[in-house]
Amino acid sequence: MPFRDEPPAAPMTPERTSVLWCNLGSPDEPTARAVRPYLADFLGDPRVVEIPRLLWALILHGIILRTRPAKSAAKYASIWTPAGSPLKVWTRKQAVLLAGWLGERGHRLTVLDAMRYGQPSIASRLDELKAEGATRVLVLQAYPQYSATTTASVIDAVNAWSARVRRLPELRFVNDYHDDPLYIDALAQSVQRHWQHNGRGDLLVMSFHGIPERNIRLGDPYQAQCLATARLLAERLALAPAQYRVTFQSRFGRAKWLEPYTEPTLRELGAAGVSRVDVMCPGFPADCLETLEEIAMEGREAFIASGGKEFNYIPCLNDSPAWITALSGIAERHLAGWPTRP
Ligand SMILES: C=CC1=C(C)c2cc3[nH]c(cc4nc(cc5[nH]c(cc1n2)c(C)c5CCC(=O)O)C(CCC(=O)O)=C4C)c(C)c3C=C
Ligand SMILES: [Fe+2]
Ligand SMILES: [Fe+2]
Repeated sequence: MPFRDEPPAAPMTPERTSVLWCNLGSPDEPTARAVRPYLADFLGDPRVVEIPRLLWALILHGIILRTRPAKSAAKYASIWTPAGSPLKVWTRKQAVLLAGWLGERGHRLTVLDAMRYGQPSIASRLDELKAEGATRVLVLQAYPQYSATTTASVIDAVNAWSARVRRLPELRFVNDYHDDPLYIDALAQSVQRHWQHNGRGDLLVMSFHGIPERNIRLGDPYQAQCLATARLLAERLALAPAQYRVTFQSRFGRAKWLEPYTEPTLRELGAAGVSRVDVMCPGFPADCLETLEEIAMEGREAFIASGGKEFNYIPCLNDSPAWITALSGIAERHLAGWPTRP
């Protein structure tokens, strides 16, 4: 494929640094018609489902994309806001706040949100940055824990864009920040604020998105990073091991995923006489379908139906000042040492 033509550059273009704040993405609308191409793109990504391609294409197009879009669309409809998908709304707001925060700290740079699946795509946002003269791009992701299924897939998308571009900006990637004290502190503050306003449950459940267990055996560090985040947060909140649980949600298909699974754990806790649980999703910096529908709605139902009395969902970090401070600290650290031209 030929590289795209570009106007000749002045030899000494001034440096312009940008941050690309990437998240997973959502369909354009909560309808089966819009969810289908979104799921086709997402589940067709070889980073996400590691099954021989031909076999997977048959299953995906022959079975999954015939039934799942309507079911997913109904779930999306239950959390959709007048401004659109919560994930996209929060991610955009985080980008705007991050730009403002970094601006106050003397960094003049553009921050754009970008989605791995759906719009605004990573390629379209990189085109925008390039059009405005970006010479350096820091790629930061809304995945505190590294997984090949998410983090590496974003890097693939940036590399696919790079493969078409003649004059590339310098690129930097942040692989994870699962143990960053600023991130842990932002999580701890959000739990403490919740406890101040709502009182404290018998148990804190920390639910992370799952991945197939096989991926861990093949070298994905995701599980270890989730457990490290949970341990650091528990330490910061002075929780004894019996006062919290780490679980994994959103299992897809029949293969074994990381355990313990969130929903069965909530059922067991309710049935075992635990009266009140507080549930948070530390691996999701922005509320989305997986937190608002699967945890705050379905998880609540499961806990109460099995005998639990009170279910408290602790919202994701979203636009909390501690999180935006953390994010700008993480960005600043990775921007540091990018020398300006003498
Ligand atoms: C094989 C399938 C999937 C893997 C592996 C997977 C990993 C993974 N996902 C997230 C974060 C999010 N996932 C979201 C939605 C979602 N995830 C899957 C499947 C896998 N995820 C599907 C099919 C969907 C779409 C909804 C559905 O049909 O069930 C979301 C929310 C998107 C939104 O619009 O709100 C997020 C965020 C992580 C962090 C992760 C691995 C670590
Ligand atoms: Fe997912
Ligand atoms: Fe889900």
